[in-house]
Amino acid sequence: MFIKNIEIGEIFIPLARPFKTALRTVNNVEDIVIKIETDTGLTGFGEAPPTAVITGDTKGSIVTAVRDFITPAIVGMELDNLDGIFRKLNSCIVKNTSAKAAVDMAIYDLYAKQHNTPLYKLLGGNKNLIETDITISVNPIPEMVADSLDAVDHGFNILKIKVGKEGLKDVERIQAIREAVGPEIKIRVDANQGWNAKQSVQIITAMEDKGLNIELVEQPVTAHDFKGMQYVTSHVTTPILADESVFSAEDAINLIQNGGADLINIKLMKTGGIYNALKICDIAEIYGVECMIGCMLESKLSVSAAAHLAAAKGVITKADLDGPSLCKIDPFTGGPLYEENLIRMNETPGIGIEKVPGFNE
Ligand SMILES: C[C@H](N)C(=O)N[C@@H](CCC(=O)O)C(=O)O
Ligand SMILES: [Mg+2]
Repeated sequence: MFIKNIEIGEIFIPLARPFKTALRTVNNVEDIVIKIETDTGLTGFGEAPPTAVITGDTKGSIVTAVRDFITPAIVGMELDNLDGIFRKLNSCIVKNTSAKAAVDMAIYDLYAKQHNTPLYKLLGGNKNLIETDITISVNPIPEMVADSLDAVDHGFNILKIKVGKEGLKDVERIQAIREAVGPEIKIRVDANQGWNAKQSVQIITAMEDKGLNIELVEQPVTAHDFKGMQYVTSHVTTPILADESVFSAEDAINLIQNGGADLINIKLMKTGGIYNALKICDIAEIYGVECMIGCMLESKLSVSAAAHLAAAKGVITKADLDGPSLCKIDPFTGGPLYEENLIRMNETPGIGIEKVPGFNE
């Protein structure tokens, strides 16, 4: 069975509410989707969001990378030569990790379908239920408190609070939310690179002194500031999670060996897909570091690919896979079940998504 062609489409899904971080505000999911077909008619699907402020990828660059570089490199290759396909995918163009991720997940989708197995079982089959957090956008404090209470009402036990735009005021934000939701709810804080190293230590220490019981703080400083990550990690007791600082296996090794983080957030859109994400899982396992699986502003297709990886690997102990919960509608058929805070894997072969809008059957 060989790869016959790659079709490119686009999806548009309005968000239930604007998504706001220290880096950007977004109102809709507007992602590139791809369909890979084999000579036997088997199809695999993938999705790539244009998260320009984090990965550098735009809709135009994703389409160009898939159409002009990846397609000529892998069309005609035998699906059984999985390793050869991924080596070609990763060497035919540098960077462009979101385009690579879309193609990588479609190949894994096909491979698992060919073997009539759900992808998570093929990759390791560690668990079939995942608990995700939900993101609370950065807004005025009363709005964030109301959003947090609403999320808890809807069954979420873990909140990921976006901060990083107003320095020390973030302590008030988290204090107000903690007082409103009570002690049982887990609170994660994501600064999206919004603080500097000294400011981070001041803010996180203030949260510790107030007993706000923060589970972890994600990416306090600029992505390339590995020394800053190391400074923060060594000066606070709250665990520090590296997100934008870790795209590749090399980043993970550098950061871990230099004490630049306690935890690593793996996202398929940063690694270029599951093939490279598995390398980070192995590195983390070797060093005894736990991982979170995260997502960009993505819909159910690519988030489900990430869910399969999370379900497969024991080293992935935390999930930020709330993309589908942030969308107003679910335009897909099939896939894992999203039940508020729980993602339940099922027995459908591949990733499980059976119909993707924009492609004819
Ligand atoms: C959507 C997810 N909860 C999230 O916050 N992901 C990113 C930001 C993604 C984006 O801007 O699209 C993160 O920083 O963890
Ligand atoms: Mg983050």
